[in-house]
Amino acid sequence: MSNYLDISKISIDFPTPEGPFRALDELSLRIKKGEFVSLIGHSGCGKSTVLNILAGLLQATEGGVALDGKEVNEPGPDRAVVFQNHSLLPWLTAFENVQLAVRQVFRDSMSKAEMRDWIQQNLKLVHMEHAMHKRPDELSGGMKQRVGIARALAMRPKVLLMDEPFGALDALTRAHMQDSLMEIQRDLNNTVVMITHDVDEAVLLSDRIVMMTNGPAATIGEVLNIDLPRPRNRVTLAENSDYNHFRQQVLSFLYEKQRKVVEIPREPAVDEDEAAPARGKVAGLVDRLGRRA
Ligand SMILES: Nc1ncnc2c1ncn2[C@@H]1O[C@H](COP(=O)(O)OP(=O)(O)OP(=O)(O)O)[C@@H](O)[C@H]1O
Repeated sequence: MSNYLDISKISIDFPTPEGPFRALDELSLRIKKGEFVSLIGHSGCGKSTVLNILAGLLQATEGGVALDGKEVNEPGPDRAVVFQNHSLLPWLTAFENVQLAVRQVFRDSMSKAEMRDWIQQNLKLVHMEHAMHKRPDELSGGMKQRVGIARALAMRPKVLLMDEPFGALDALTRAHMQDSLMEIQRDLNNTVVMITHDVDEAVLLSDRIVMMTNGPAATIGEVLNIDLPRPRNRVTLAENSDYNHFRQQVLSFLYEKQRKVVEIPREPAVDEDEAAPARGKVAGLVDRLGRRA
């Protein structure tokens, strides 16, 4: 496997009224074709910024990105993005939503009949062929997200970029979607970069977990190779000592090495002594949640 997606020393400064804000600092990562990489890190560390640079929606201030030897400067169909909130057009059916993307990419290379077959094939891949003529408001959250994934896959992108794709789903639907994604990944061998806040999800799905330091000037803290055999089964993995070791390493990075102190906004009118217990309580809660995760 050769390097496919090359992220080379990217830094980004956002303009703010107080001057430039350096969100990312010299972040480098090489991803191989067919690799599944998760980005994990505390809220606000810069995960979406990295993904937006890969998508070509944002430009790095310094450094750059190359995909299959070609510099990434703007959005393109070789990089499909799946967001948390399945951005389907509400007035179009599931079929028509996928069709829109397919037309954009294959207008000149597929006949109408080929396009129809291709759309159906991709909806079938995410187990949505039975509901392909329904509109988004007739679909559940998980079904909408399946259509979003079918739409992205149907573009046959070189890289699938996923920004917390299952973050808005209930735990059971989320587990089904993770299993579907592993199945698709096994069949298609996509190159995937996925943002997640879920440690179990990251370990279950990834070949590598990239753990980011807290911002500002965030970068990569550690990279964990998840060399668990595939296909992976969540039930048997729960008892697997390697799985638990990987999980532990991510938790330790997030809640010990990069432990985030959550500040409580100060109310100037409140007496210092009155505010102190409340601040202590929330800080303790955040700490406990962190240790329990
Ligand atoms: N357009 C912008 N202008 C100024 N600052 C920005 C802009 N976009 C992002 N930032 C800042 O850059 C940092 C990284 O933001 P980003 O959204 O990438 O974080 P994240 O890790 O994806 O967060 P979350 O997990 O909460 O989605 C944050 O401090 C954010 O406030």
